[in-house]
Amino acid sequence: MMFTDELQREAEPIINAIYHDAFIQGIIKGDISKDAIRHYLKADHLYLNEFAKIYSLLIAKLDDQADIRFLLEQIDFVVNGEVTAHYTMADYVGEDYTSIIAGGEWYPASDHYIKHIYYNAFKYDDASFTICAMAPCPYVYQQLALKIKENHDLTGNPLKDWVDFYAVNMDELMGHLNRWVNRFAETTTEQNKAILRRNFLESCVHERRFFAMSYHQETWDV
Ligand SMILES: Cc1ncc(CO)c(N)n1
Repeated sequence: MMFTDELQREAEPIINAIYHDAFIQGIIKGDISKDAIRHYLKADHLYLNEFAKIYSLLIAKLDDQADIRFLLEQIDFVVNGEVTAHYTMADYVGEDYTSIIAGGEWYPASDHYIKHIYYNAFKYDDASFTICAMAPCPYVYQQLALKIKENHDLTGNPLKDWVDFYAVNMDELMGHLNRWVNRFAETTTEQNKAILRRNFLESCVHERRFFAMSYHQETWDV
């Protein structure tokens, strides 16, 4: 079993929990509160901006041209592609996307998640540590989307396109990230592998908290 297969198996209970939490259940029912979606979009717009910037930090750690090209494509996807999923949610809210995201902040859970990834990018020379903290971003969404589609016919659901976006767009990205991490895991120490594992699982928990934060519209009490 490859190292990333182990990580993904260990992440399964967390993903199941996210699936049963109120945010995803609200997506499935198609009746999630517009305030929850607004808060999610405000937070996620900023989160994805940071995600793109962190990819750019990783480019500086790489020599292989194919790896660099891959990260450049990912930056383009995060900045220009993923906004499509956000537009589906803005349509659901019934307001202009730019007005919805205005005034957003790094709310508590997204703040913690973003800083978890930055910490790894600055602390470790090898990009794999950061990649392990970032991989749950596409992985958790892909798994949730596939699970939703397996269990539910979303015909007529106003958020169907959001689910479909993540059900189809993540395969190539996950393949690349997995190969990358497995290559590093094969040659590194058990101690480093423990950090990689922890980074991946903590980010899965961050994904859960990000949805809960949006659902409850958590902000900083300052
Ligand atoms: C917080 C978060 N995690 C994952 C994704 C999927 O890319 C996203 N858009 N936002």
